[in-house]
Amino acid sequence: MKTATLPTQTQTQAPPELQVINMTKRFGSLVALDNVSMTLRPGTVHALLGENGAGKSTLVKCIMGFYAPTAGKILVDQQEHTIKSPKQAHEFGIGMVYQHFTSVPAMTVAENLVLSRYNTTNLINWKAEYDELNAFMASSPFRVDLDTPVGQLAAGQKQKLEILKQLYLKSRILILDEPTSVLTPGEADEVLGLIRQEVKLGHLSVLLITHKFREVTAFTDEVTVLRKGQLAGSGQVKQLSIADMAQMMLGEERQTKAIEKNTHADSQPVLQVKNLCANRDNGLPAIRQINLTVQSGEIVGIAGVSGNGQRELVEVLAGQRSPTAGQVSVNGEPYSATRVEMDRHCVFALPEEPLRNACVPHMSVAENMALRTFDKAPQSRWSLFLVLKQIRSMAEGLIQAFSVKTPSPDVPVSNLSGGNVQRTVLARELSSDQINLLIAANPCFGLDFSAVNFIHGEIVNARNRGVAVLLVSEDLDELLSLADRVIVISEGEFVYESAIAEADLTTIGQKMAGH
Ligand SMILES: Nc1ncnc2c1ncn2[C@@H]1O[C@H](COP(=O)(O)OP(=O)(O)OP(=O)(O)O)[C@@H](O)[C@H]1O
Repeated sequence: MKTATLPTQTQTQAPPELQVINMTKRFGSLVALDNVSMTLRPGTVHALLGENGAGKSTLVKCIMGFYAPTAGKILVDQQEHTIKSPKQAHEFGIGMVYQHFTSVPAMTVAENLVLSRYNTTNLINWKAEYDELNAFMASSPFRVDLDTPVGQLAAGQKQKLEILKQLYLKSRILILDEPTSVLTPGEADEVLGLIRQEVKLGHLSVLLITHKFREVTAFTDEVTVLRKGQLAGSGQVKQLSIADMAQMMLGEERQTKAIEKNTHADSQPVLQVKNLCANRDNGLPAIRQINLTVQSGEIVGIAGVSGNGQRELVEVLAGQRSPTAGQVSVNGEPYSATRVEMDRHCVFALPEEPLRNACVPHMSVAENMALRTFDKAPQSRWSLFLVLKQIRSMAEGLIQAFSVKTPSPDVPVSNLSGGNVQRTVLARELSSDQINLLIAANPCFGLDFSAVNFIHGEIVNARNRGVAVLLVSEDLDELLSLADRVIVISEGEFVYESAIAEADLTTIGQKMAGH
C-alpha cells in the first residue's frame, strides 16, 4: 500500500483527487449506501446534500475508514486503497471535522493541537513545539490563542480550532460535517469564506455536508445529492438552481407554505420566571437573575451564541438542573419540572442533543416514543401492565406522521441517523394535543430543509392553538421567522428584548457578540 508523503501547507502541489466508486454499505438488511460514486476534484469545494437518513454520514465514514464498505472502491490520485481507520485516512491526507467538538476542554489550544498528532512522542519539547505552532498560526487562515484552555473558547473559536487541527495535521482533503451549525450567521460566512480561500490557493479540497442551500450556492463548486442511499444527481453548482437541488433531494417537487400566525386576544401568562440563577457544571454562574414571561399563544425566542447560559436555562426548566436562586411558575403555580408537574401542566420539552438528553439509546424507536405515555391507557392497563401492541401501533402512527426513516419501530433509536433521532423525539413531544407549554432548544439542529419546514409549521400550529412556546435557538433566521418576541442572552443575562416587528438585526448581532 502506498503511504503518502504529506505535503505541507505551503507546497503548491495540488491536493489529491478522491474518487468513490460504486460504494455500498449495508447494516444487516438495511442498505444505507447503494452503489454510490462521486469524485472530489483537487482544489474544489464539493457539497454533499441529502435528506436526513440519505446516507451522507455513512458515505464519509466509509471514506474515513470508520466503516468497512460492503462493496466499492476508494481511489486516491487514481490509485485504489483500502482505508481501514481514520489514522490511515490521515496518511492519505484526508481529515474530518465533526459536528461536535472533539478537543479536550481542560487542555489549552496548544496542548490539544500537539496531542492530536498521530506521531506525538512521550517526551514533548514544548519550546520547539511552540516555535512550530506560532509559525503555523502565523500562516493559518484564522487564529486561536494557543494558551487558552479550550473550555473557555466561544463556540465559534472552538469550531475554528477543529478546522485548524486538520490544517495542522496537514490534511489536504477536508471533510466537514455541518461545520456551521454551532456558528452565528456572520461566523459561518467568515469560516466558510476563509476555507474557500484556502481551496482557491490550492492548499485544500473540501467535501462539505450541509443542509443549507445558501452555503451550497455561496461557497461550493460541485454538488453530489443522495436520496435513500442512492446517487440522486450531481453537477456544477453554478448550473443548478436551489429548486433543482431540492428536487434531486426529494425526488419530487414539494411545495412548502408558511403557516400564518393568528392573534390571541385573551392570552394569559403561562411560564413565569423570576430572578432565576443557576450554575454551570463547574460551579460558576451560568444564568444570572433572569426574568421572563411567556404568554399563551406566543413564541418567545432566546437568541445567543452557544455557551451563554441557554443550555442551563433549558435544563432548569426541563428539571435536569437545580436553580441556585429564583422562582419558576407555570399557570400561576410553583413549578420545579417534576414528571408529575410536567404532566399536570402539560409541559413538553425538546432538549438539545436528543440522543443524549431525551432518548434511551439502546431502547427501540417505539419504546422511546412511548416514554411519556407508557404508564397511561391505552398503552398501560391499570398503570401496571404495558400493552405492547398499543405501544407499537402508536409508534407506527407517529413514524408515519413525522416521516421517521427507520427500518422498523423495533430497532434501537441509536441506529437512526441524527435527523431521524430528532424526529423521533419531536414526534413524542409534539403529538400530544394537550400541550400548554413547549420548551424547545435548537429543535431543527441537523435537520434537512423539508424537516425544518415541517417542524416550524408544527411550532407555529401549536402557538396558534394557544400553546406558550419558549424557543431557544442559535439560528437567528429561525427565531426571526417564528418568534413573536426575541430576547438576547449573553453571559447568562438577558441583554436585549424586542417585539419581532421592531427587532433590529444589527443590534441583535452586536448583543449576541457581547458588545
Ligand atoms: N451504525 C448503524 N447501524 C444501523 N443502521 C445505521 C447505522 N448508521 C446509519 N444507519 C442507517 O443508515 C441510513 C443512513 O444514515 P446516515 O447517518 O448515513 O444518514 P445522513 O444522510 O447522514 O442523515 P442525517 O442528515 O440525519 O445525519 C439511516 O437509515 C440510518 O438509520
